[in-house]
Amino acid sequence: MAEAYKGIKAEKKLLVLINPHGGQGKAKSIYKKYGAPIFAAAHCKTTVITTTHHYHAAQIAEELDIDMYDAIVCCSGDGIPHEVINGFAKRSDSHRALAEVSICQFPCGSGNSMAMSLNGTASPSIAALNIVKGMPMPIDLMCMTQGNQRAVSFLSQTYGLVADADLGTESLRWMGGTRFAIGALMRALSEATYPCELHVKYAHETKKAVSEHFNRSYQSSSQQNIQEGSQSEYRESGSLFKKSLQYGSINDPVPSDWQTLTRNKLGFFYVGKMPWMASDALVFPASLPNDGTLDLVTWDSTIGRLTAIDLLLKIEKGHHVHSNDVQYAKIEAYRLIPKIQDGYLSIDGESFPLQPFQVEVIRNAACLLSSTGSYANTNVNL
Ligand SMILES: Nc1ncnc2c1ncn2[C@@H]1O[C@H](COP(=O)(O)OP(=O)(O)OP(=O)(O)O)[C@@H](O)[C@H]1O
Repeated sequence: MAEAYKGIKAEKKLLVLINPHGGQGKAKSIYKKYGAPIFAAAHCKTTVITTTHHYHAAQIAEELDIDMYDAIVCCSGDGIPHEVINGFAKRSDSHRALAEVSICQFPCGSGNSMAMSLNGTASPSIAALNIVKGMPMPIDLMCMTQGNQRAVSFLSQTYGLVADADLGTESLRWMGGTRFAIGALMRALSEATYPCELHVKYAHETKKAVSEHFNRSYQSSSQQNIQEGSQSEYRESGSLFKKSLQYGSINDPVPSDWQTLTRNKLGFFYVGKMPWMASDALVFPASLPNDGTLDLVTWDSTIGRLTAIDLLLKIEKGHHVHSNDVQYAKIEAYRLIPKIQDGYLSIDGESFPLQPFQVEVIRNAACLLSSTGSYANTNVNL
């Protein structure tokens, strides 16, 4: 036993949250079949709660006795991890909650980005094994300000084609995953344009610089993450929701060392902090868990409808990044001011008002469970 769990916490105490609507209503049975037996065999102590309403998971996280658990297992898509992180972020001891209770996904939703990015597969059994045998791996979070509101994002922000294809097709939910493909295809065919003003604090501006950074950091950061575990850098006391931000909020002037880009012909805008945005969408192949940067992928609608469709098809394997029409950078913060009235803004797949917003990275602010200390190898050379 001691040999099998060298350096790893055995018999973890798990709070299991099941979204009964996740995975088209199958989350409960997926957990019973593939999750519960593995956790029982590993002598994990589980407390199971079925969520009863939107934002229930956030309320649970906000009120949780964090000393009772090593990890929260979200049997869901990406919506429940988003809620748990925001629930933790609101607490007055949010730094401790986020550093000491790992957030895990047992994939049961339509978007299973966290499990996919950690394990390279959306298999529930592999995710359960990784939870049993995983060590805390620090990850960066993103803090978003909009008006006087604040939200924490662990996965992505998107405006334009992807947000419209996802949130603008809710009425087609009966179609399952096909609705997103149809939504994206329709927008690419119509050469939909999403003008905006973008202010960016670059970390690595060109694909060459992104590639060099990734190749330098992937192996070394994995080893470091395994060694240091949950010794996260973000150790400030007080609530992450009240933390003073390095670059201020959307209501402050744009910092003078940021670059301003007027993107009147923007077609695609995606910022992410994990490589996979869905099991068939490797949008950010150079994403790293805690390098203090966000990955930014954009292209203009002027590339034409056929090129846009070709790029959308290539996203499955991450090969869109090879196109000269695609910009891929690593950034520390940005501000986006939309120049359209109607449309969608998606934060971790959740709908937010389409209004100006600003995002900055918060380094090493939360923990996932990983057995390798990094995300799955994406096998894409930029
Ligand atoms: N009992 C419930 N009733 C209604 N909504 C719920 C309930 N429990 C959770 N939710 C909401 O369901 C949403 C979807 O969560 P989930 O994490 O499963 O993401 P998803 O990938 O969008 O999943 P899917 O598309 O398969 O439903 C979240 O916004 C969450 O607040």
